[in-house]
Amino acid sequence: MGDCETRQGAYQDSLMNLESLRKSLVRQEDTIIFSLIERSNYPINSLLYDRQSSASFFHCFLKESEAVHAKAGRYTSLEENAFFPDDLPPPLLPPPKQEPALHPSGACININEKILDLYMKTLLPLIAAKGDDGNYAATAANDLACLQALSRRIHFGKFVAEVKFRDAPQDYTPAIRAKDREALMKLLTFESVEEMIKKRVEKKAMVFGQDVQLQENESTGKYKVKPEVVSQLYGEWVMPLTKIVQVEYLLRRLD
Ligand SMILES: C=C(O[C@@H]1C=C(C(=O)O)C=C[C@H]1O)C(=O)O
Repeated sequence: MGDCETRQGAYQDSLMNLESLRKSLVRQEDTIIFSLIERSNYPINSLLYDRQSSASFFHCFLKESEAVHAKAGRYTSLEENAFFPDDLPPPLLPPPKQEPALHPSGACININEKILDLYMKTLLPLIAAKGDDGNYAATAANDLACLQALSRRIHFGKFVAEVKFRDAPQDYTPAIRAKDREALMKLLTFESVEEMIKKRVEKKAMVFGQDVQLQENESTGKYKVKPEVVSQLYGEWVMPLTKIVQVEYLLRRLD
């Protein structure tokens, strides 16, 4: 059994219902949007990501940050997934005593490599201006915050899938046994929920990303991160990846 299969669940069973998980996803939207706004304060600063010898400075920053977080026990929680999960130091503090809320083989799913690649190649150029202002430390810290928030949200699909399975095992079991990804995707998709989320994150990006004026009706109409980019991010990337995590989790649910 791999390390990740023995991890504890930070999620209590009483919170394992679709309504409470969706509430958590709504709160995570705030964290994601604020982290994108913070990152957009800086230009791309590509020197951070240039490969020096084998790894970029940002690669080292991420890896070493995760080592510190691992010592504090971050990755003993099923809600957290490291970008560099191999060779992490053990936690120095005892893990929370809770029943694992996920099926052990699904708990190991980790699509952070894909998330990191999309963040670097697709998202950064959409939210950060071209150029270099030399603020590498702040830029790297903000990248870390964005990546952790996105990774947490996307891997939260494991909990959503678990609850959907528990609510209707009779619907999911045949598709799982047939390894029918398409059927699983159809079962777990709620298009109306997705449409609502896209509209809500766009609105949140408008509210969070405006300069607040003391006088009413003084809105400059300028936003720190383009609201349509946040909606696009959710529609084309965050929600599809969350659903991929859900499908992968369900495929292992009866192992
Ligand atoms: C997460 C869920 O499953 C699917 C994925 C969604 C998402 O990533 O936000 C939203 C609706 C569903 O199509 C859910 O049902 O809440």
